[in-house]
Amino acid sequence: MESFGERLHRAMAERGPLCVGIDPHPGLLARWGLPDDVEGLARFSATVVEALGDRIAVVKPQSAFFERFGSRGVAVLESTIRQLRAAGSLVLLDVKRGDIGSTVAAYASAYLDPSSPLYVDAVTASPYLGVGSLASMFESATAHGGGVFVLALTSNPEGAAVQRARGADGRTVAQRVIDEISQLNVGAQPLGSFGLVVGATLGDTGHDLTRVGGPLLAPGLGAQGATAADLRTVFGPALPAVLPSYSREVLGAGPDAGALRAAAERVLADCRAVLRTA
Ligand SMILES: O=c1ccn([C@@H]2O[C@H](COP(=O)(O)O)[C@@H](O)[C@H]2O)c(=O)[nH]1
Repeated sequence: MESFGERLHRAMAERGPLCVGIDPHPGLLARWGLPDDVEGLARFSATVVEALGDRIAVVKPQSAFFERFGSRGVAVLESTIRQLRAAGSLVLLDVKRGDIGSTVAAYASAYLDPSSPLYVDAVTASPYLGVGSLASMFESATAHGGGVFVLALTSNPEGAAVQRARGADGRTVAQRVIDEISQLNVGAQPLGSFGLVVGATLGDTGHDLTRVGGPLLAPGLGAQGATAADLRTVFGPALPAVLPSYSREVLGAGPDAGALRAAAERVLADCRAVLRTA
């Protein structure tokens, strides 16, 4: 079976290094002339799938915006995931799950087991109950060709107080997460299946990302203020592994499918210009 890392590497080569988020904020629904209800959610999501599903390497639905409508919102999420997979995008569900190990096993079944209605190619996970508590997700991902992106250095300013705290060995919490995830990718070629989330907003983080061996998801571009050029400073020699991620910057161009495609092509060109110099 092809691993997630192999599939992602191919998708980025064929479609370009870009992840676009589906984040149906109430303000975006209004801007698109849609009601702030399940119908609006479904039409918003279907429009993004139609515009981008057959051309963007990775699409990242943000689970929170579906969950806020309860079970009917989750049904739209399930259908959106199916549509995206049929269109050929890899689906990264941004759900940031984490818990004690026995509960993480249930999250692994929910998102990384092909028999689940919420099965996706990869998920985001939170390591703050210990990276080891996520073991079931790593095992399930390995068994089924999936991926896990673990939060390391998040794009929001509040993250630093926790992520940059130092332990007895002098390493930051984030560097420990980075080192533990790097271990999971040892020997994986051309790219490991275990990624990290590192915000594009952070400037030079002072962290070593060169030995991760897996993808580096970079949110924070566009609406949060970071530019493609900032990726150079944040990632330095680790740039070739970066998967830039935009949500509102692209979605704001909707609801016209052609305008959404043009916005995605524009940010992809910006990112390519930076990544090709790596
Ligand atoms: O550190 C992180 C981790 C995740 N995110 C998520 O990415 C998108 C960003 O949306 P924009 O509209 O491009 O700002 C959103 O779903 C966040 O929950 C992040 O921003 N930072």
